[in-house]
Amino acid sequence: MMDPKSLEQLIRNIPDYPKPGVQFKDITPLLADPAGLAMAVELMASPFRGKGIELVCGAESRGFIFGTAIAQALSAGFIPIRKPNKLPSDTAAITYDLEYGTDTLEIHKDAIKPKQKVLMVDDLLATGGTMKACCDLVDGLGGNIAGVTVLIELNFLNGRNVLAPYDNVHPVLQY
Ligand SMILES: O=P(O)(O)OC[C@H]1O[C@H](OP(=O)(O)OP(=O)(O)O)[C@H](O)[C@@H]1O
Ligand SMILES: Nc1ncnc2[nH]cnc12
Repeated sequence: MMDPKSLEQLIRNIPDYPKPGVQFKDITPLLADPAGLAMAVELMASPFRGKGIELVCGAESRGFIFGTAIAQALSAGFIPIRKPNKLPSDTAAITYDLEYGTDTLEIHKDAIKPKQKVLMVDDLLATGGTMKACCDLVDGLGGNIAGVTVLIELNFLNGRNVLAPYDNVHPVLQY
């Protein structure tokens, strides 16, 4: 079994992408590494094994990669949260603030039944804006958010403060 520390070596730092001052955490080397990918999925899923998770929910695009794998690992279903006008049936939408401007995410209204136990997944927690919007969508449908699991948390951006009251947050790696 791989040491969680060695996962860090599979994450490539790209300075000044997509704009000056940003240290972009590129997960593509990790995704390409069979042992690294398996370890990442296992470390993200394991805190929630045996906790009765019924659904895993992740946002387009990188949330889909880990979300479906974690859903399988937990014998749960997967619910996609998508960029606007991609989901074909009735949707609930949320618009949230970005550094400059706003963004919108959508979920199928019938994707979650009230009280269903949901695990929220993404690759990375930065400002927390994306994850907060996803949690609010699931909450709005009556889902019971059991926790949030991410591969990477950028601590200095204080995304957890934005996420409160969804405070059961499990990062594998922190920067
Ligand atoms: O905490 P935040 O400041 O909201 O940032 C984190 C989000 O940013 C990235 O997605 P991005 O919007 O780049 O889309 P992608 O998954 O399609 O690459 C990442 O996958 C998270 O979803
Ligand atoms: N620094 C960063 N690296 C990778 N993905 C991100 N999404 C938001 N901030 C990011």
